[in-house]
Amino acid sequence: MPPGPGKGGDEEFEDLRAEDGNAMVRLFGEYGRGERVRFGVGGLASVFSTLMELLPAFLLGVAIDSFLLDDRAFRLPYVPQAVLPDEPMGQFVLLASILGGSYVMGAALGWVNSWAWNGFAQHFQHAVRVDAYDAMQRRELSFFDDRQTGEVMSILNNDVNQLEGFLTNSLNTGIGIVFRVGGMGAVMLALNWRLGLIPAVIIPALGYASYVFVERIHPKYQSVRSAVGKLNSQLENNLGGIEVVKSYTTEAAETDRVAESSRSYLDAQWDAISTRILFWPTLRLLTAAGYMATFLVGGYWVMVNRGLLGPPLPFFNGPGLTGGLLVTYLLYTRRFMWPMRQFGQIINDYQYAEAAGERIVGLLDTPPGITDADDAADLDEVAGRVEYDDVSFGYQTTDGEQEQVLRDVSFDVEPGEMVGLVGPTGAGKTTLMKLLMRMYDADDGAVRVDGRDVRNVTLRSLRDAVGYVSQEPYLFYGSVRENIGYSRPGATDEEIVAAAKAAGAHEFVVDLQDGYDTTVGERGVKLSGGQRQRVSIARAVLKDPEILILDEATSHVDNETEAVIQDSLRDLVADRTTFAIAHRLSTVRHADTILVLDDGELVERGTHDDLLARDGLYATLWRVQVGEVDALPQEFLDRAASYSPQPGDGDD
Ligand SMILES: Nc1ncnc2c1ncn2[C@@H]1O[C@H](COP(=O)(O)OP(=O)(O)OP(=O)(O)O)[C@@H](O)[C@H]1O
Repeated sequence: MPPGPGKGGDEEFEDLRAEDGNAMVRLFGEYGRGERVRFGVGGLASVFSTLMELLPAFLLGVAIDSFLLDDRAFRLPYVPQAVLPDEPMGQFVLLASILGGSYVMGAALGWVNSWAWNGFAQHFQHAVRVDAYDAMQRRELSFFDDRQTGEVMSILNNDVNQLEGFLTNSLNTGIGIVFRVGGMGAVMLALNWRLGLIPAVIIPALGYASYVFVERIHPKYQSVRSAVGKLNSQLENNLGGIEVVKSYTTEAAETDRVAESSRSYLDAQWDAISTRILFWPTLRLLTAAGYMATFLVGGYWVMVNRGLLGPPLPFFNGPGLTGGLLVTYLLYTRRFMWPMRQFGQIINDYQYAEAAGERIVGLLDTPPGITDADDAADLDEVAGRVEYDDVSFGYQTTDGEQEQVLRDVSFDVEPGEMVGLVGPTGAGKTTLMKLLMRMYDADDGAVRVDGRDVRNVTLRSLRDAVGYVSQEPYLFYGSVRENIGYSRPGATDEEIVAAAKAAGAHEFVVDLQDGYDTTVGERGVKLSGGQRQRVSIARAVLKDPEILILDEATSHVDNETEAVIQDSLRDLVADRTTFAIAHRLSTVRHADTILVLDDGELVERGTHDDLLARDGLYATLWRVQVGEVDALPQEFLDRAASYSPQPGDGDD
């Protein structure tokens, strides 16, 4: 029972947990319905293949009594005596045939069971995973802000796999246990209820021991998992930062830290192992006790029955016990141990599956925070007028507080205008643009496109109208062609090349090993920051949106390349509303309007010349950039120093 993947994470996503009802029942009702046939066939096959397993020991008992000891006449339950052969040879052949038949049937039913049951679990899981992914993808951006990618993945992977593990193995085994152990117990009680009392005691005792064991070992496995997790993240961190480790010659200290984590893992494992190795001997002892009791009581009874010990004690009256029956009992008793060993684990697996199910149901049932209003209409024929009306916004921090990022920002932009957005780092420029795409909703005030509040138009039509090139563009694993074409499925090669040319990407793309077919993104060819930006600009250009947002889109390219891109973008931005966020002020020098944002407030607005004449923040920033002043005013430096990066910084 190793600490397999997918068993952790109970404590994560507490907020996602479905509050009411039984999640497994709900998932079963919704996703199991389509799989009824597989479920039914698998379940029935499991029951009958289990019953086939009970036959051999029973037949052996019949054979011993009829052929070896001659204690009982040849009889089979539910079979009329008239149809049974009279001759011992015929009886023997019949028994052997039933025995052989039961093995063949058992194997065939086992196969049917695995086929149907695995099919059920896989299809169930597939449907749940796809729906969970879809529900997750629809969640608002802030859902992802507060979580690490790995955490989000854990629902789609671990939790869904947890369900699969439970459905494929535990549920099936559980049904098997009920019928195998229950069947054996019932047969024993029916054949001789007095001797049947022993399994009636020993089966619950084994089940209880198994449950107690799992309850004890469970927290120990959790500790092992968390120790593995810590060790892994430490190794990952160290390997990722190997350059830093080497350059600061901290190898010895890092080895010590890894040794410490490894030691914690060893201790946690040893603790779990110490408990685990007690389990099996305990079950063996309990089973042996049942076996011994059956042997002693049954043996005594058989001897009385055969007249070897005189009259029976008071309890041992009733029909006598034959040697063959005793053998059947003894064989059954030994077989309790294996299935009952799994009993506690199944209960435990159910608890895990239920917890995983609750998170999945929570995810499926929570409506996205940002979604179309009931009466949302499409934004048609977009002209590109943008209006911010007293907009305030703050991010929700993980501890539930709100951090104010934008305060009462108001401005209008006419269709086709080029707007430069400048200001110190952390001033809120990216955030301001994210409100335009409705990645977040303003807390106060309104953002309007063509006079319509973005909250009253459909998300799809709004985002279709906006092209966004982010600071750190993301390239998917795939070819350059696919990455550019992502914004417009079905775009022709000519259109893709034209977009790449406009973005200044064509020249370097054709120089790549396979040109537009070169694989990029994670595990692909590594492009430089500037090259990624240009592919990303090409992607936005291809989309041909009415409103274009360039968020530091050329920050990673050199001045010459930027000039080339600017030149080729000139036509592009001419007939659409464009917002260009830039630290390098020369980028936005020729903008129709420059908005200067400082600490969440719009402090200046005008053309480059207006703002220089005004001699405010913009003029100061400009002079620093052209080298006219050596240092920024002290007040500005103090504020920059006090700016502390927040989670989410840099990933916009
Ligand atoms: N997803 C987020 N969750 C919480 N806080 C955020 C998030 N994104 C940004 N912030 C915070 O909001 C503030 C404004 O960030 P924003 O990225 O809008 O600034 P910016 O002006 O674009 O900065 P830069 O020029 O460095 O890109 C910063 O204090 C930042 O830490």
